[in-house]
Amino acid sequence: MEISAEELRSVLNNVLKKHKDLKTEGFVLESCRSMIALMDTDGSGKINFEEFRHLWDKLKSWQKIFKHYDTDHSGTINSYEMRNAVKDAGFCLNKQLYDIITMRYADKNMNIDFDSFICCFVRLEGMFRAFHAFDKDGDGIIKLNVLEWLQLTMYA
Ligand SMILES: O=C(O)/C(S)=C/c1c[nH]c2cc(Br)ccc12
Ligand SMILES: [Ca+2]
Repeated sequence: MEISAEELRSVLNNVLKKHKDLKTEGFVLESCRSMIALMDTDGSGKINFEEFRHLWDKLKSWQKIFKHYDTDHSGTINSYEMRNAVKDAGFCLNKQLYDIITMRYADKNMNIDFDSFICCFVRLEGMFRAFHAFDKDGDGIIKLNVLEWLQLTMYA
């Protein structure tokens, strides 16, 4: 039994309906396609139960972080809180990357909603995981040709 992006969207948005404190209209299909790409370890374009369970655990952990920082229950967190949320999730970034995240995921008021928050974390998780998969000797350096680079970054 494998789950498509459309089916994942339906499952997760039903879960979100039970979490009134996560003020969100739910995930858009594109966000679910990114989640599938992150967890689709066998390249099937869908996620099996094992892959779904891994995604579920990530979402459970990440939504706790979001709720922790959305102290006014507005359904968004600001770019400063996002930096701390990213650190709490274990992602070690630098100032340039924090600025990139704000530019890419925040609205005009520099606030980040839950869907964007999850999309950002899915992307970070996917990129770190892909890098470490290529970094066989763990020296923090990988060598890719352009097609390998595109394979790494296009399915995300
Ligand atoms: O608060 C909880 O106990 C759980 S089980 C939360 C969640 C567990 N998986 C989730 C996925 C999304 Br999307 C939102 C919330 C959760
Ligand atoms: Ca799969």
